[in-house]
Amino acid sequence: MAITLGVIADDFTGATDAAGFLVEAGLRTVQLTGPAGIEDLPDGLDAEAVVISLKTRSTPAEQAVAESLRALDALRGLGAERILFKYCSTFDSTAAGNIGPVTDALLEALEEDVTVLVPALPVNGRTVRDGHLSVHGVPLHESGMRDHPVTPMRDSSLVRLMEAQSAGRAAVVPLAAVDAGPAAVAEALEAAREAGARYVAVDAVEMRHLDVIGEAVRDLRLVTGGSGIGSGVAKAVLADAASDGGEPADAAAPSARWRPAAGSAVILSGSCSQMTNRQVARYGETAPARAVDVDRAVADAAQHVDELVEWAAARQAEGTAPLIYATAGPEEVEAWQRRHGAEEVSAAIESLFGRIAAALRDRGTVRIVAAGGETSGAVTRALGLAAFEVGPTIAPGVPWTRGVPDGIDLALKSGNFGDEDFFADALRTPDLDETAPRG
Ligand SMILES: Nc1ncnc2c1ncn2[C@@H]1O[C@H](COP(=O)(O)OP(=O)(O)OP(=O)(O)O)[C@@H](O)[C@H]1O
Ligand SMILES: O=C(O)[C@@H](O)C(=O)CO
Repeated sequence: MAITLGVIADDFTGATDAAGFLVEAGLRTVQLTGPAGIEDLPDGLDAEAVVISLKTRSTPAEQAVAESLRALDALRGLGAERILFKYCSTFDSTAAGNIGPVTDALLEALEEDVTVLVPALPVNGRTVRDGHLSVHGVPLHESGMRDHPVTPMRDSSLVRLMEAQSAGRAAVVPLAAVDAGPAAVAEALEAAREAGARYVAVDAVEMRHLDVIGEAVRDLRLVTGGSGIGSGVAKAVLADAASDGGEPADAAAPSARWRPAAGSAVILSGSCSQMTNRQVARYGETAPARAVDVDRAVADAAQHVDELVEWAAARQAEGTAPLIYATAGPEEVEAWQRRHGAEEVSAAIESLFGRIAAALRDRGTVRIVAAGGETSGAVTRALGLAAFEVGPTIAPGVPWTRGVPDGIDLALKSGNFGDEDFFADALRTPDLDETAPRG
């Protein structure tokens, strides 16, 4: 298997988000839960892009760098010529910031001296204008990200955020250049590089801007940003392949080839984003929903897991898809963090969800919807899945994925993605596959 594009994603929902956009653009894509997953790939699995999910968004810079470099080695081992470092469309990482250090390490390893910063994902309301990131028109530092339990964001300027956490200087390519087309962007990038910039934030307020940027950065071996620029890069890669006489984009992309399995399902929600709070409230109006007891998740996890698993299995036996959630509003989250310590409470809840997922899988659950990047990372790792195929999209940035060769189906939802009815929509996927592998 020789791939063209390698993606290093700093969390699991971010990885499926990126993989979904690559598939939609037409690239055959496989997602791995870490660099070691490569060893477990079945023979003959064909892919043009490989996305490696890490869980480094909230880890210290040193660890994020080491893991990202390991992922880079694995991707280069598969032949990847182009690398996308995928971080969140809200540009969040640790308080000290690890996007800068990881970008610096990747630039050095790839012997490059400049890259772009393109977090924009307009289809989900993330836009960048004059180098400032907004979420649905609200500056990042005034959006729900201000109160994120793990990675709160208190600035919206990509230049300030990046310079504070990296070794070099940052610059901006404004919207006017993007509107003028790929050649203008490439020219502005080169001018910024000559003026000493190492990271260039490129404005984008519509999805079509990401296609322009994708074309403009053809010669960069390293691109950084959200899933939207992944789509732009994928389209440019395919256009290059076509002009070299390669095959056109795969018309029967994986999203058209398989459907999620029919059978028992569960929703596990550890995201505390504003949207997830609304989704949890909405789903609970018509379906069984049970809150995690956070004190017990910290102090009495084994027994609490057993209780929650019994409860969920009983609801599944009644023919419903239960929701188990730790999702809470900012004041409640803050209160739990004061009581138990922020890292302790996050780790306890993540571990609880991982154990619940594994136990329910063992009892026949075939579909899991997980909300939250950290939560999804914990669930995926607890299930011991090394690789996924990417399937049909439920909402922008959230595809179904299936463990390969015959694993469980997972929908890993980024905190703020999907609309209020997302959970019901995910489970109602109109034509579930009655013959698909079970668990
Ligand atoms: N009630 C709670 N109190 C404190 N922390 C919580 C609570 N519920 C969940 N958490 C923790 O908050 C974190 C939420 O992060 P997660 O990445 O899962 O969601 P998110 O940030 O909304 O999603 P994304 O990263 O995809 O945007 C997790 O570490 C989770 O364990
Ligand atoms: O880019 C995004 O917003 C998402 O893919 C994500 O990374 C949230 O965890």
